[in-house]
Amino acid sequence: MNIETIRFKNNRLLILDQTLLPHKQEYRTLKDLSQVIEAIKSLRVRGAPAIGIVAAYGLAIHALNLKALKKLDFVALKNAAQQLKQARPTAVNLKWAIDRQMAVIENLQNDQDEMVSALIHEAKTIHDEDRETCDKIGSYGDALIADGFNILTHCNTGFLATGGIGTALGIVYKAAENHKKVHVFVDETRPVGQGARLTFWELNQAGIPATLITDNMAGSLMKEGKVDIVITGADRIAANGDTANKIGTYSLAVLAKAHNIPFYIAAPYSTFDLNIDSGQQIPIEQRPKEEVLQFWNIPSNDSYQVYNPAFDVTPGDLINGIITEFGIIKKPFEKNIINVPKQFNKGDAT
Ligand SMILES: CSC[C@@H](O)[C@@H](O)C(=O)COP(=O)(O)O
Repeated sequence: MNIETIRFKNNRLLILDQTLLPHKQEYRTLKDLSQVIEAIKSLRVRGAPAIGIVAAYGLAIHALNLKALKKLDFVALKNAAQQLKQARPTAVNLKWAIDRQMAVIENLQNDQDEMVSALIHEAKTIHDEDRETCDKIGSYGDALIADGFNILTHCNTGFLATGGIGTALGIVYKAAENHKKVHVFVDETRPVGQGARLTFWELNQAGIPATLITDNMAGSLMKEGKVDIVITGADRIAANGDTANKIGTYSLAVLAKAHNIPFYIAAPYSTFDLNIDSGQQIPIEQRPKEEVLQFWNIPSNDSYQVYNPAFDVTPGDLINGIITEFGIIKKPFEKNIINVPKQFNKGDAT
């Protein structure tokens, strides 16, 4: 199976519109900066690595458009970069990808052709690297999966959320590829149902046994001994291992701890934010109240109060390990995260 979430061909950027899934598979062309920002904000494209990749291509599309108008220069791109970074505040991959883009054009003296080709090249590199990163995360994570395991996951971390097979879901795909019989409990993931609409769809497409549950069923499944491991993705990981991910992840980690079930995070190193010491400094996106109301067809009203944070923060204490493209980071996270690439390149840290 290979679901193409992001496509860049002949200078055209297309995304699979995830707001329409699983009912319709429709690609949408993103023609300019405002369409790219709208697609990220409205969750047409979502998942930390995927929004980084689309933002990187988005800056390249903006440069192409400015060049056609003979208005391309570094300052104009810096403004666009700022707008892209603000599209969603929590996933640090967005900032990381845009910073990479700005770094490659910094010394190009406003040469328009060179700027455009450098931005296109770097966006493609970020996209290709993510494909490889997902494969590596999948392989390292596969070591944690025994034949016959029941895996519980939250949100969507597969093809739709990345440039490759995914992170937490990538591990499931690798285990299945390695002939392990796995079964996945898929949390619905309210309010917009990335689990029900996206993960359940992906797993069914791939022919991997999956059972959809509502978010409040996880505890009872764990109590009945039906969950062997919980693996989720991440949107930002602080230097101490505190991890922001889709709202509901923290509850799963607490439940897993109470039932003595291993709880793992799977994420690329681009999701780590080493500039922050703890999860308290992670900005949490607040989403519109209509997302919660619409599920019940309740018309929105100015006086209605709705709490709708898109993410929560799971303390590092509750996490058994973080599966990255360099290997599985173990505790103490404060000591191990900062040294990851160095440590793992020497091959002495898993
Ligand atoms: C590999 S994707 C990791 C995370 O981005 C994912 O778990 C998640 O929380 C996505 O939230 P979303 O609001 O759908 O962008």
